Amino acid sequence: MKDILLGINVDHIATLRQARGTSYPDPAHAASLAEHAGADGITIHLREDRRHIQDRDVYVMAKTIQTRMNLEIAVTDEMIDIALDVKPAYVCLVPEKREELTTEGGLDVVGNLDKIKAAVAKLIDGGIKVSLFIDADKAQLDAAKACNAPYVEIHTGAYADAQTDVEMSKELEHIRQGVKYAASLGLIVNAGHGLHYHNVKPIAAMEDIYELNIGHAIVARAAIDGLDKAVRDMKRLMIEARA
Ligand SMILES: CC(=O)[C@@H](O)[C@H](O)COP(=O)(O)O
Ligand SMILES: NCC(=O)COP(=O)(O)O
Repeated sequence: MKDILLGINVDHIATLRQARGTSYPDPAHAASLAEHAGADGITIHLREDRRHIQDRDVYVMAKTIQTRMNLEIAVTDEMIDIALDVKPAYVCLVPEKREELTTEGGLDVVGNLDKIKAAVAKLIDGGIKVSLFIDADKAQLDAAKACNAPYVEIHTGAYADAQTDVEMSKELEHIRQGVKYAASLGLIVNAGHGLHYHNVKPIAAMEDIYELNIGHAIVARAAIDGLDKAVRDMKRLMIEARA
């Protein structure tokens, strides 16, 4: 079986920085550590409201990322211009609502076919590989194909949010059928959103998935795993100050 790739989303390193307006922690630093640990790519979402990743991060990481940048953006002229200027390896077009806590559902490609097709064409002309972040629905997958997007990223949020085993199995089957259908259309299939250490395996087992993009759960685990050393380092400094 072919290896599955892991793209690390470092948005929430930036969330922590933005919470205090400090210069740390730097998502570019986190991206470099993630690459050192084996990440196959780095995902960042430049939201229109700039709640986490900033323009500066995109430009810095365009220079420092050694694997490949997957830049998630809304389908707006401003974002497409930034992408064409930065020229990341990949752009993933995502839906965006200012008031949402996180991305809710996939892009409505069916309802915005002309707009998305034009955006895909512009980005491809700019030498960028384009992916569409969509739900595992046949109609959306057909529309993604009609837009000439070579990649899709299947939104796994409903699976991740499922409250019961029955609901989870239903969402998993929906994703499984969608992934198969996307592959049958010749699309390269990524997946992500809300994946964590307890729900990733059934998704990672799907042979037609090329790459998973995971962020929040990995950043959360890193914070917990790193806490012991962080406390010891601070205490040592304080004790040294009185030595
Ligand atoms: C578009 C998407 O899949 C999201 O996972 C996003 O990249 C994460 O960013 P937020 O946490 O700001 O929703
Ligand atoms: N596109 C999904 C992504 O980049 C990571 O989402 P999450 O793991 O932070 O929910």
